[in-house]
Amino acid sequence: NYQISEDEMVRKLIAQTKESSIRATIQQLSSYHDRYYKSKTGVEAANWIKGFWQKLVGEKSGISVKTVDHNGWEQPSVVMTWQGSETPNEIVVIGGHLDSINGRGNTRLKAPGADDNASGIATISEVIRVLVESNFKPKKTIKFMGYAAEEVGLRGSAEIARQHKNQGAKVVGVMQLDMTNYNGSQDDFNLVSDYTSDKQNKFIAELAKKYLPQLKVGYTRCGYGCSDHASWHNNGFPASMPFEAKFNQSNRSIHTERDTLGQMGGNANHALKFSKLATAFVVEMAKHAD
Ligand SMILES: N[C@H](Cc1ccc(I)cc1)C(=O)NO
Ligand SMILES: [Zn+2]
Ligand SMILES: [Zn+2]
Repeated sequence: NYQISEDEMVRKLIAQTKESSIRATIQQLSSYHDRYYKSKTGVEAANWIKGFWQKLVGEKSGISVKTVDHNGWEQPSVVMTWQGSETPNEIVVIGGHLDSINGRGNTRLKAPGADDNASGIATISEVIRVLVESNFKPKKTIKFMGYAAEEVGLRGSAEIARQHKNQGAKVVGVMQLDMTNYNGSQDDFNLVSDYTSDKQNKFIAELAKKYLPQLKVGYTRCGYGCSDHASWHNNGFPASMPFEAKFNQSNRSIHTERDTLGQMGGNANHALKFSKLATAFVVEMAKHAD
């Protein structure tokens, strides 16, 4: 059952999130020719994320950052594991995909993927930064994930979610962040209602109401497994995806060379809201051990 109990810690951490650091990460990740799952730069980008998360973690104990290799293509996924202090077998997952694509995989053209999905990785990275720079100590284990090969059939997250199912892992909740920076609709957060958990969506809406009362929550549908949350949902785990806009008002530049930060106003103001919501989610799901 979903309890809200970490008021003080959540408010402190939400206040620490910064638009400038999210923007810097989007700039960095969208500077590669592409992050295609089969290209050299696609592997380079994944390794850059690993190094970046490692740098954020520093010497903090109980945290590991690893690449996860996949069968059949080079680009690894990246997983940061923060051991819980009380119930380490219970796992909270927050993830997004790190690959990009132009069209159906045309590597002659650039695939900067600033919104799809550098924005999601930058949002997750900002959650990591504020958490590790504070005295936060999770009771449950938290796994931050950058999935490979989402654009070619959710392949990285399918492997990882299936592994967790086969190992009987107790994943208590998953938040997916894919496209957080194109402000296309009236509502700030658009919770995807299919291939997700209604109960967890309700909890996330409650978190937004309590901690971000000036922001608006709405719902939208994909009609198919439109991002990595579907991999977790299909393996029986509660998943949610707060999305940038309504389906028909989302960023139309994705999967083209025009998916750049400039196309989104040159700032990360919209993604900043998602970093606050994601921080509240992770802290309220994993709880803080005083
Ligand atoms: N299809 C998804 C983008 C996408 C996701 C959700 C919604 I609603 C609309 C569009 C994609 O390309 N993910 O990488
Ligand atoms: Zn995406
Ligand atoms: Zn995409």
